[in-house]
Order: sequence, then C-alpha cells, then structure tokens
Amino acid sequence: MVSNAAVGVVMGSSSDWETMKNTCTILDAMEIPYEKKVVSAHRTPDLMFRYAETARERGLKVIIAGAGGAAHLPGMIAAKTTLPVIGVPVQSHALNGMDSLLSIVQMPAGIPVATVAIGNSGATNAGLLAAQFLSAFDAALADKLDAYRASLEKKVKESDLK
Ligand SMILES: Nc1c(C(=O)O)ncn1[C@@H]1O[C@H](COP(=O)(O)O)[C@@H](O)[C@H]1O
Repeated sequence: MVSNAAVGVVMGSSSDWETMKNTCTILDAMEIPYEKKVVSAHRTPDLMFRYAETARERGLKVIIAGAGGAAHLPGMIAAKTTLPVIGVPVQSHALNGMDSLLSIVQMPAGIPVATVAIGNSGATNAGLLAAQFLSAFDAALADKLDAYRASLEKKVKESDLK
C-alpha cells in the first residue's frame, strides 16, 4: 500500500519521543508528509524487518531512526532497505548517549547510516537533512530551507544587537 508519507520517523521506544519530536517539528514546519512509529530491532524484530522491507514500495523516500543505548535500530533498518537512513543517537541515562552514538555511527562499509549528533540538536538536524535530501527534487522545499536559514541568521543578528 502506498501512503503519502515521504519520510518515516521510527524510534526504538516511546521514551525516545522527547528527542524525536524535534525531528517532527522540522518536518511539520517544512510541510513534509511523514509517518511516525515505535519499532525496535530488539523487541519487535519481525515488525522492524517488515517496516524496512516495505518502506520503498509504500512510497517513503527517507527513513529517520532514533534509538538509545544499544542503538541497533538505524543500522538494522539500513540493512533491509536501500532508502537513505538517518540515525539519531538518543541521549541515554547511563552513558550520556555515547553508547547510542557509537552503536549508530560505526557502520561497516556497504551499509551507510547518516549519523547526526546526540540528542535534541541531532534530532532537529535529522529533520533538516531529510528535507535537504528531498529538496534536490523539490524547488519549493529548497525555498523553505532558504527561508529557514534566513530565520537563523536573523535570530543571531538580533541576539547580537541585544
Ligand atoms: N536501542 C533500542 C532499540 C533498538 O535498537 O532496536 N529498541 C529499543 N531501544 C532503546 O532502548 C531505550 C530504552 O527504552 P525503554 O525506555 O522503552 O526502556 C530507548 O532509548 C530505545 O531507543
């Protein structure tokens, strides 16, 4: 079944939402249709496989996967699809997200995951990176990204004046 979602936002647990909502805020602002789902390589492996295997035929263009601790979800999703996968290391309690980062970033050659920074900034950048991928084929989206950059510049200049 084809949905109208261009981006799939998945997370290993609903406890990751506080981080992953930053990704969704960006996708909302860019008016990019997306779907969001809790799915885990560890706890729901069959569901995770199905999700990744059917992603392209369902119409997704990019998958953003957030997970914490032994964060195998982004890499395992990437193993089952050739869509671009962006991995978000969720900040863990025990090791501050270093475990999440290292679990996601160090993929073997052949199965890439575009890894962003730990936590909320990384989740924001994951949304922006997905938008930037899609903007290669969408001039209106490129304009929205330009406007977003201009708003950042304005904020910095205003803070400087203060
Ligand atoms: N890293 C993974 C995976 C996975 O990689 O498949 N599934 C759940 N988790 C992570 O476990 C942490 C704690 O989860 P709970 O809060 O549910 O105990 C979450 O950050 C989640 O991403």
